[in-house]
Amino acid sequence: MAESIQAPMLVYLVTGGCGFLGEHIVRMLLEQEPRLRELRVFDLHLSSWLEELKTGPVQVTAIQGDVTQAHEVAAAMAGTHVVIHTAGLVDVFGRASPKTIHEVNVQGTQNVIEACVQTGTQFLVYTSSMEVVGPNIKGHPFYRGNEDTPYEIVHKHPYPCSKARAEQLVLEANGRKVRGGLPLVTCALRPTGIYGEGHQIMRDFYRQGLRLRGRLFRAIPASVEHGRVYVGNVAWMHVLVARELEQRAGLMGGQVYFCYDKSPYKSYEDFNMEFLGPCGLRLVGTRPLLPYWLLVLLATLNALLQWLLRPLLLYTPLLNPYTLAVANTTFTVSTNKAQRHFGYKPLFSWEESRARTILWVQSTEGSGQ
Ligand SMILES: NC(=O)C1=CN([C@@H]2O[C@H](COP(=O)(O)OP(=O)(O)OC[C@H]3O[C@@H](n4cnc5c(N)ncnc54)[C@H](O)[C@@H]3O)[C@@H](O)[C@H]2O)C=CC1
Ligand SMILES: C[C@@H](CO)CCC[C@@H](C)[C@H]1CC[C@H]2[C@@H]3[C@H](O)CC4=CC(=O)CC[C@]4(C)[C@H]3CC[C@]12C
Repeated sequence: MAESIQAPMLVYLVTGGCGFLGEHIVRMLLEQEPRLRELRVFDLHLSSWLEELKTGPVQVTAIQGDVTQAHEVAAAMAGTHVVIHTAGLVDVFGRASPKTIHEVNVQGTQNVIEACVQTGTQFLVYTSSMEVVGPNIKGHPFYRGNEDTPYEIVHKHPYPCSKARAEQLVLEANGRKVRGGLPLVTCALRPTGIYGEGHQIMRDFYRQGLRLRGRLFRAIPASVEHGRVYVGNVAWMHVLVARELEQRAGLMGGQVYFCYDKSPYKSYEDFNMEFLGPCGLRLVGTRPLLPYWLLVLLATLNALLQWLLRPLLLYTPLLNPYTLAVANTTFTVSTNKAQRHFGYKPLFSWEESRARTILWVQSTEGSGQ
């Protein structure tokens, strides 16, 4: 993408552009990509906030579509230079069937790749996940690991299985010839647990705390560390990768990058308290209030109930054997690969990320957001 002093000329497409992360990517592109002529936002469900973006200098085109439908993806992608593929089914609670998760995350990604080839879109940035690596079901800690740290990857759950397969497809597609004969350049970003404005699980914990008269109860030992990353920095890394892929295709093509920033390493619950604390909640207990074996029993009971009730209703509690294992296993990333390869530095400091998230949590109170 040669630097241009003339009219902006690039056409980008963001799949899943109305989701939690997708919205931040869309807004970040409009702020930080001066060469943008048109931004296509492709999502199964279009959001009303898209309307307000249509009055700016960049043409914003909302496309209601389904990544599992190859023809819809190809039609939306015709004439685009870059696709940021963020659409996905994020489900570790049993809300969707394994088949649906596979269709959206794996078949959907295959459709995006084939559409690149068919339409001549040369640059593909894929939102993968740390879950592609772990935590594994054996509970092995991944402590301050980087992209090259050896780790026993063992997947059973449909979500990480689907993200791992989709990431593999994206990386294998690097170098394929697209329409016009140029090689496809692909790259995958692996965020750790994302937080920030729009994070639904954070909002749910907040509401639960309000219901429990300002209290949440510790279930996970404070010593279990989780890597978390602010959504604005994840969006920024996507924008930067998309911008640099052409100039650094040889270095970045076919690569994976953990998505990181300077958010502190803490347990899942202690990290959430960084935001929920200033909103008036308190975490009760310096140690877990229930013994671990009891949590395992409750999680197993939840899984059993989910299975038994499935013909009648969807029972999808937060606690299940998988979420308990993830929450209870240290998984932290320490790397500078993105900085070395394409000059990534977090755009938002920890203080700013924290302040923005607190403001958002406060604004959700009683707002029905
Ligand atoms: N939330 C997190 O902590 C993390 C998320 N990720 C990945 O980031 C991506 C975005 O996740 P979130 O923003 O958290 O989820 P989200 O559920 O808020 O956003 C996903 C978007 O994809 C859209 N979508 C789902 N199925 C679709 C389909 N068949 N066709 C078209 N659009 C479809 C949804 O409507 C939604 O707008 C996902 O690929 C996820 O795997 C990776 C690491 C961590
Ligand atoms: C035991 C409960 C007591 O309070 C806490 C349960 C918390 C869990 C619901 C979350 C703990 C870790 C989260 C996951 C992690 O951040 C990694 C993820 C990456 C993704 O790509 C998708 C989301 C998730 C799997 C995330 C989901 C929620 C947790 C399991």
